Amino acid sequence: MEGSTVASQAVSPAAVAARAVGVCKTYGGGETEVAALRGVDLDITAGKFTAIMGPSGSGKSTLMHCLAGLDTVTEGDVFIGDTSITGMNDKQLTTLRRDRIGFIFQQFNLLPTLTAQENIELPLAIAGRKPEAEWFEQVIGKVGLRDRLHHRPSQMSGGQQQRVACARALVSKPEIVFADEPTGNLDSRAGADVLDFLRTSVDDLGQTIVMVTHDPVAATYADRVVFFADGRIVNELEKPTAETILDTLKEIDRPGSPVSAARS
Ligand SMILES: Nc1ncnc2c1ncn2[C@@H]1O[C@H](COP(=O)(O)OP(=O)(O)OP(=O)(O)O)[C@@H](O)[C@H]1O
Repeated sequence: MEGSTVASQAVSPAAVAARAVGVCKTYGGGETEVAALRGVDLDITAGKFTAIMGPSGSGKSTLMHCLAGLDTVTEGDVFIGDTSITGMNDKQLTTLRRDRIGFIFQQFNLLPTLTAQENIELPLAIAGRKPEAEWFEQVIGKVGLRDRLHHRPSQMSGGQQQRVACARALVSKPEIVFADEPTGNLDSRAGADVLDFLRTSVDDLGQTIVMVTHDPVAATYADRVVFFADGRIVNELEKPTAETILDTLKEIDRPGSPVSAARS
């Protein structure tokens, strides 16, 4: 019954690592109220690299913070895997973030007095755990840091520091990694090294990455780009190229386009 196996594989839905269902997020109240997200439905496929793009203030970081349990939603539901995190209290969210999610920020956020290896192991050490030796070796090998493990951040370039931060995010084998402008502070070459590593972590290590970026070149490393404008998803691309990304961004900015009409 080989044929039916193939057929059932073809129709089985891909696993969802994170999901937003009808998510609205409002900051403030009264005259200062800001609707940062206005009804966002999004599935993040497991084992894929998803980029989130859009103009400044369109809600990219707010969505990422809501998906990652760093902020709460005003309306709707957020899931990590099959777990609804919407009603979780602070303690539950802290445990969820520690055990199931990896974070990479624009600022590398390394502790200056610790070596690269100590920085990488710190989140696990705080949780009273040790890295799995084989996984640690794989991550260190892929990120190209083997000869830097005993250096402190001040002895490393910005690109190397960000790669330490990437290894720190991955060392706990998280279900999903959220990266907020991970190449925003790097020159293009160091940025490419970080993006190569993120791509490799998906292709070779089976990780799931969600990355917010303003950089169309960075977004070409993703399998899929989701575009935001004014708190809504207005477009998306599979297998993006720099050209299709730039065209889509231009369309979002074009006055009178269907997309910009949807924004008003
Ligand atoms: N803590 C907050 N309090 C009040 N308003 C906020 C807060 N965080 C975000 N906002 C507002 O929500 C909207 C969406 O912001 P968000 O940071 O998600 O956008 P973004 O697309 O990530 O922008 P950028 O690309 O500039 O980082 C903006 O109007 C912003 O001013």
